[in-house]
Amino acid sequence: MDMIVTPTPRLQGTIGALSSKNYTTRYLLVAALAEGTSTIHFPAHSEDSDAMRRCIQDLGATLVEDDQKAVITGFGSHPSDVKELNVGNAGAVLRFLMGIAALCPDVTFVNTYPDSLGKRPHDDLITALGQIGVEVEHENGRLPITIRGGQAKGGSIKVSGAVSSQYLSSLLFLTPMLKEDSEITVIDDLKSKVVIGQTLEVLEQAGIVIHASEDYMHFRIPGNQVYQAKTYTVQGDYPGSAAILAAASVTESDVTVERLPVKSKQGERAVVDVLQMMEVPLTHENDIVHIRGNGKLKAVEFDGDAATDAVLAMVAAAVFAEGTSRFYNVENLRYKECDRITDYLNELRKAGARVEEKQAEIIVHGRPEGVEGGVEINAHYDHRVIMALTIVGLRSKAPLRIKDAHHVAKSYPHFFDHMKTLGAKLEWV
Ligand SMILES: O=C(O)C1=C[C@@H](OP(=O)(O)O)[C@@H](O)[C@H](O)C1
Ligand SMILES: C=C(OP(=O)(O)O)C(=O)O
Repeated sequence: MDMIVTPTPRLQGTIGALSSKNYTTRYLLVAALAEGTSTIHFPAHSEDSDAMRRCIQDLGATLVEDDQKAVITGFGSHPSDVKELNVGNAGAVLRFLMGIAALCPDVTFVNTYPDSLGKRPHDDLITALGQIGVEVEHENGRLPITIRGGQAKGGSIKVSGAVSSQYLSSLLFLTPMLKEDSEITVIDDLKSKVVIGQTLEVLEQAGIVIHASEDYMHFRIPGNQVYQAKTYTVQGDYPGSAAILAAASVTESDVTVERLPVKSKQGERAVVDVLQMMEVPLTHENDIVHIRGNGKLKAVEFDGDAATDAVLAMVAAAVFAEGTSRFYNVENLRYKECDRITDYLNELRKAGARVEEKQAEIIVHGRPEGVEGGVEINAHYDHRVIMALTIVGLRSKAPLRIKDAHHVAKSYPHFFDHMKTLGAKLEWV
């Protein structure tokens, strides 16, 4: 389905932030790995979190859910002998479960999104798993992937973090359950380093001990550990909310987003600071962000790796800023649902934005006067491209038609409902 975004000069209202995708996938996983029954309050509901729900059940967890909570009885370190898992288009879910599949005799991850997740690389994780005796069959590092585990004992692992932090997270979830102690050294670089903080926070909550160096490049993991059944509460999601906050910043607005903790390990929390640097009038108190936008923004320079999933929304805001903005250290955006540099900038250019790319950088020459719009946007199966182009459509001169905008449901199925609540003129066709 396509979405027509009609220029909307004013947004007003209050919404509750969606629940965090990254915390939900992690809590579902550690609950499944526990022996006993865990409760997760306010888990996210989206295609990605549903993919984790589906797969942990296939692996033997039981899940009972109502409006407010998910109650999960785990399979501990003994997953069912499942033959096939379908993670949909969820990169983190795939990578985390590739690690856990090392406990299964023979499981194949199928390729249901050949033009999105099907193109993303997993070589660095495959290499790392090989070092602890896990046999992996794959198509040039891509899906479909078959993992023949059962033999993994732990030991010394070197993993590259140059493409994604998810490979390291995957090993951090797996290694505590192995018979022997493990040592993980991150080689090359570690992108999205802040996300590792969320992994370690959740592991600690689940009773797992990991000795991490301060720079997260070296880890000692005692083996034979048991995940404990616990009660968790999921906080609001900054990456998804970044799109709402950016939309409020490019319009005349009076918008409040609740449930965004002032203190959070989510790197995308930085969107609040970046919008403040752009001189957007906002306050952030008691976990509530309140924007009284006047449509005026100043250009900004930002190390995007600190807030990887909010960069596209910030770039969309910068499209209307006075001056030239620069988002650097963002090469790994190229390895997400689409190439979030080349593909995204092509769509922005179609809409009339003035943007340039380097291998690891997005440069935006702001157009405070607005952009032309009046074109069809290819969503490239990417929820964050869809949200970002919606922001741009609000301040285009003519409507934008975003093709296949239903893919927004990967992380934020209620995004368009929330935008309509705030007054955005949107129509599904
Ligand atoms: O660990 C996670 O849950 C995630 C890590 C990040 O990926 P990279 O480490 O590949 O940047 C992020 O973009 C993704 O949405 C979720
Ligand atoms: C990149 C993302 O997710 P994943 O890597 O889990 O597919 C995202 O949510 O923007």
